[in-house]
Amino acid sequence: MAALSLSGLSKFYGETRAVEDLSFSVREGEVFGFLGPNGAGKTTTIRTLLGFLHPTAGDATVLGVSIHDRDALQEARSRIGYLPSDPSIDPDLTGRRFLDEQAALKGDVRREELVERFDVPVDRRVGELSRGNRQKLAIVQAFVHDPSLAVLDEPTSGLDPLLQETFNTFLREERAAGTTVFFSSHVLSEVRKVCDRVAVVRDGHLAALEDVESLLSRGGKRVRVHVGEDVSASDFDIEGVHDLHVDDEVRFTFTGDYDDLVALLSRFSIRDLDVEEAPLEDVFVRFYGESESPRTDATRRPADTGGEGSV
Ligand SMILES: Nc1ncnc2c1ncn2[C@@H]1O[C@H](COP(=O)(O)OP(=O)(O)OP(=O)(O)O)[C@@H](O)[C@H]1O
Repeated sequence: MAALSLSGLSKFYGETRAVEDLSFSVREGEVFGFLGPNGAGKTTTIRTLLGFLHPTAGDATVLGVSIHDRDALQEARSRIGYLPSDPSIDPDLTGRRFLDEQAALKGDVRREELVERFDVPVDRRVGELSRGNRQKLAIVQAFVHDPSLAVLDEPTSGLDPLLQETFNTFLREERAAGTTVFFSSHVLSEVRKVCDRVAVVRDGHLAALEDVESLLSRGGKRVRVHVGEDVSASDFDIEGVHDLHVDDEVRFTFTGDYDDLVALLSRFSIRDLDVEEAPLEDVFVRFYGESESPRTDATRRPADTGGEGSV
């Protein structure tokens, strides 16, 4: 049985299309990335899957339960951990009190272990916590009842790089323990570290569904190099060089063979060099063309939410 399965799922807010005709499945036990730029429709999809929004068309199953079956979905939520993109926790509660409330709703078999693991200052009021500490508390609540499916909406926002690494290690362990993780992000470099497969959503449509390695190999690297010699564009005319700019420094995206790149660079005296993953937007533009005209959040308004209770 798939942990999640979407079939022609669409959600419109009035005239505004958030997502349209999404179909894909997440296998049990995989860490699945749901990747897309801001406004692509990730949060809407997640909230529709969890029953907080009513789909405009299509169906989906979550742990085998149709999202149209409200009672069964409600029951299934006890096996789901949900981390919202913007967790709103009563600022007057201490972390401990908040977790007590969560425990009453869904249990807390993993509370001690997780509080210690993420080093959450549970005796302080939530309103006094830094963004990172609030996010750690929200992560703990998502896993506290040992769910079989974790649905995480931009889980690493607010975490510093060290904590992101802690979180990534934690996710890998969850996968080894058999938990299914559905993980939204707009950062390819983040998703690549933990996910097996990714669905790429763009302008509300599924643009790609592939394993991470294949997406990355097509994405390429962004190279910025400063050399001692005078150079021109023709010096960098090798296979795999795209979007070349030559001025004080040389910048390009590279999708070719790394040995060729190293051989090319070895001809110059390198003063400075940066090689980083191509940003997601570049990958999109190269493989899927320009985006439709961007929709602004000016169109965002409170709509038919079914109330975002704890899961
Ligand atoms: N309540 C709403 N009413 C009207 N339009 C909305 C509402 N919520 C979202 N939208 C619109 O639906 C589209 C998808 O938004 P959504 O928040 O699902 O995207 P996202 O991929 O999660 O974005 P982000 O990464 O910025 O959170 C956007 O155009 C957004 O403006």
